[in-house]
Parts: sequence; structure tokens; C-alpha cells
Amino acid sequence: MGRRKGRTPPPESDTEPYELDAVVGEEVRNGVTFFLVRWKGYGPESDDWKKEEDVQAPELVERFRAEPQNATQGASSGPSATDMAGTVSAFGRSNRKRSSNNEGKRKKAVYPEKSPTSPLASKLPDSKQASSGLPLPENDNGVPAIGSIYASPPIASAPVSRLPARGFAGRGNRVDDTVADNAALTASQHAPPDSGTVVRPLAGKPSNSFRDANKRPRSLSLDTAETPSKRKFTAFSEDAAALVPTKIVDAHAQVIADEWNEVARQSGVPENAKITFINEIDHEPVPPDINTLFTYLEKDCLSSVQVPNPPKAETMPCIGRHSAFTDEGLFTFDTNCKIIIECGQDCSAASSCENRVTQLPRTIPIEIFKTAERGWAARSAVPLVRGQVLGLYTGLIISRTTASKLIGADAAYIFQLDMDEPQDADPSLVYSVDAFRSGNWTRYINHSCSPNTAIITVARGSAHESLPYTLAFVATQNIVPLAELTLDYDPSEAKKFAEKKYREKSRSKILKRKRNQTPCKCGTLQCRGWLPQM
Ligand SMILES: C[S@@+](CC[C@H](N)C(=O)[O-])C[C@H]1O[C@@H](n2cnc3c(N)ncnc32)[C@H](O)[C@@H]1O
Repeated sequence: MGRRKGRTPPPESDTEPYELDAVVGEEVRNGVTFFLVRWKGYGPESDDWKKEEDVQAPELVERFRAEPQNATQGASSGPSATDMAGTVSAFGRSNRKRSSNNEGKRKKAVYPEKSPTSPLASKLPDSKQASSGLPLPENDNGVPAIGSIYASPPIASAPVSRLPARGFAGRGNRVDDTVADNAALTASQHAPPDSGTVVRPLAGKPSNSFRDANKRPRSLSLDTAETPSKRKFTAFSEDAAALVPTKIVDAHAQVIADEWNEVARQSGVPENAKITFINEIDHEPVPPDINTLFTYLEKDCLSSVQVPNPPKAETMPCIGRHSAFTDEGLFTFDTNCKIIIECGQDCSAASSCENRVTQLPRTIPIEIFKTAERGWAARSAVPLVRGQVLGLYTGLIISRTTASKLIGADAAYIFQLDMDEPQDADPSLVYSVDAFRSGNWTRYINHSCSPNTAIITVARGSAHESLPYTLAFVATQNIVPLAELTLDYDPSEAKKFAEKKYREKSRSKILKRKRNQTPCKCGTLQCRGWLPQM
């Protein structure tokens, strides 16, 4: 691997890309498919320059196989947040020795973009919509404006005492009407990352360790008689039901699901928006950190700390209520507000107030499903539209001092409320949400370097109603049924990655593995290699 042929490439230029010349081979390592590809050229005068390297870029290879001429064309028009295959090739390269100093120094990026003439163009997500989240504000210190989940391998939780969940009895969700209007949304826009291969359950030893969550169980090894059959979803049909694989719901999962659905029902979630657990990968019955002592919180967080009062109702008037959301309740993505202010109890319009979009009950049926490499994950059984509010990140509010002491699995579900927070903030006075022992289905939203959801921060009009503010997931693109819902756990890193001036320096810094960092298995062309770390 990594052989280089031809003469030494000419001096580096940011505008001249590699061009994919051939897919020479492919190999599965640790469950991830790497492709040996041959790149060619740095410009017209160096067309004879070629080299081979292994990359983890299934989309690029698929595109190349379908239409070799257009797979990497348009590259010289420059990078975008969505189309940075260079990160992938750099990641692939880091796994092997470089063949020469010259090559080692060079880090050329490939920026595959939609070719307007390509028949595949309509199948690729729109680059604006599929950008790595929202054009989210960042504070002056470069701290993620919205907050970040940090990653570490999850393990089984210890039982905790149960606390009651509070609920908001709101009215019907207008967003759902829009979903219905968009039911004809064709599924060809993008494929759910995990639907490429659906593995049926096996007879054999169940895997109960959460530490195994991201690893394919031994019983899937190809040399056993029980090699699973694989079913490929090559394209979506409009009939979403045809895509729904056989659901394996065991008795234990059913008990947990019933309990969660009952809490959700009390919060106003309709009957047809149930949560189900599905495992088509192995025998792990339900996410193992979930037992009957886990506290399901559909809408509101619990708090272990006395958070100082957020701004008072007078300073959060019921104005500009349509600035952040459309009349249909879809987030507009064009607000500069770091915190979206919704009405709270002080609003005279009470529950008929339209400025309560994120307080409306969830209307989306959710499937929590096992993936081969990313543990458990969440997806919607119905189509979602860009801007739709999907749910709130709930859990226990803890101080940053407490959060920073958590390690390993205990830290896997922490979302920093670091929006607008000075870098030298007193850690005992800034907060995080921990969804390890209490939370809701959103705790299963995995990281992707090219996500389809983002977080918006919302405060409610009156003190103590949202402590200190609410984290709401919104769809950043139209999402087909059963596509895994994903979030960039550190959008500020993605932003740096996309910026030209940071490109070489910050990319290599980001791509370099830090201690204990977890490999990212998002499988996208934009993959930065590792999960963000606290
Ligand atoms: C908030 S939890 C998400 C739910 C988790 N998959 C589970 O099974 O409970 C974050 C953890 O999920 C796993 N994870 C999330 N995104 C991942 C990714 N892109 N690649 C590998 N592991 C991922 C990591 O173990 C991470 O610490």
C-alpha cells in the first residue's frame, strides 16, 4: 500500500487536486472497508504522476465506480465544509508508512463535489443543507457556542434512585403537518449510514458488554458456519415500509420501551410516536446501561445544582417570535441569536402562544437500533424536514467541576452547556448535562463529521423553567425514514477544519490521535478520524 509511481510531484498548490484514477482493491480491517485507490496528477503538466493509497471513502469510490470522470471533478473550486475528502485520504494515510519524505510533506485534498451533469448529483445531499451543522455562532474564545458532547467508551451503569419526570402538556405539533406535506420526500437524497448492510441476528453467545458496543461480536467471524446473510439496500423506494427490516424486540426491551413511552405519553407525546429498540446486529437485548432504574426524561432535565437564575422574564419579551422559526415551526437557520428565547409561564398567551416550538411534544416515532461499530443509535421511522425540532437533550445538570472528574463511560453522555462561556469561567459556576443515568432517546444520537442534525439553545421566558437553557436537536437537512440521526459533537472543530487558513496546520493537529481518543466510525468523506475529546 502507499506506493508512489512516476516523478516527484510539483510544488504544492491548494487549488490543484488529486484526481481518482482507479480503485485498485479493497480490504476490510476491523469491520471498516478501506479502498486502495490510485490518485493521479497535480495539474496538466504532471498528469503522469500517480500514487496509490488506502482510504476509507465508500461514497467517493461508489461515485467513481458509477461515473469515473466526474467522481473527483470540480475539485479545484475549493473546499466546502461538506466536501472535504482530503480529511479522509489523510486519515487513511496515517495508518501506514510513507514511502518518501516528499510524499510525507504533501497533503493534497480532494474536494469531490456534485457534478451538475452527473446522474448521481440528485442523489447527493445539497452541499449547503448537508453542511456540518448550522452556521452556529462561536464565542470569542473559539469555544463551541452551542455545547459539545465528548466521547468515551460507554459501559454499564450503576443503578440510581428514580426521580419523577416533569412534563409539558402542550398542544399538537404543527411541525408534523409539514412532515405530512413532505411525506413524498424521496428517499434517494441520502442513504442511512447503517442501512448498507443489515445483518440478521445469529444464534450463539449473546454480547452483553457495553464495551463491545462498537465492536462486531466474535460470532460474526466469517469462518463460522453461522455467517450472517447480508441484505443490501441499494436505493430507497418511496414506500418506506418496504425498507423497514424485521424488528427484533425482546421482552426486556419491551418493558423499557413501555416505561419510556408511558413517560413520553404523560408529556403529551402521541400514541403513534413510540420509541422502539431494535437489534439486528447481535444479541444485546437493549442498551445495557439501561435498566428499570434509568430515569427517562422526555422534556425536562433534573438538576443536582442550584443554577443561578437565567435572565428574568422582562428581559425576554415575547417579540420576534418568528425570527427563529417559520409559521410551521421549522427553524429558519438565519438567526444570529446564540440563544433562542421562547415564552414561558409568564407569557399571557399561555399554551396558545406560538413562541413555544421546542416545548411542543415530540411527534416522531423513534427507533433506537444497534449499529455494527457505533454502539446504539437513533433514527426516525418517518421522514423529517430541514428545520424540524426533533427532541431535547435531557439528563442531570451537573457543574463542570463534577463533569470534569468523570472518566470513561461515565463521561460518554455529557453535553457541555458551554455556549457563550468565557474560557476562564469558574468551573463550579458553569454546567453540563449528563445523560448517563437519566435522559431520553437523544442520548443515542451518535457523532458524525457530516451530521444531519444540529443543536440549538433555547431559553424559556421565566427563571427556573429551563436550567440554564434547553438543548434542542433540529434536522439540518431533509432526512429519509430510518436514516441514522447524527450530530457533530464538536462543530467548532469542523469549522476550523473547513477554513482554508487552518487547513494544513489544524487538520494535521486534529487528525493526530490524542491519548485515549476513540476512532470515529462515522464513515463519511469528511471524517476527522477521532471523536472529540473533553
Ligand atoms: C452519546 S453516546 C451515543 C450513544 C452510544 N452509541 C451508545 O451506544 O450508547 C457517545 C458514545 O457513542 C459512541 N460513538 C458515537 N459516535 C461514534 C462514532 N462516530 N464512531 C465511533 N463511536 C461513536 C462512542 O462510544 C461515544 O462515546
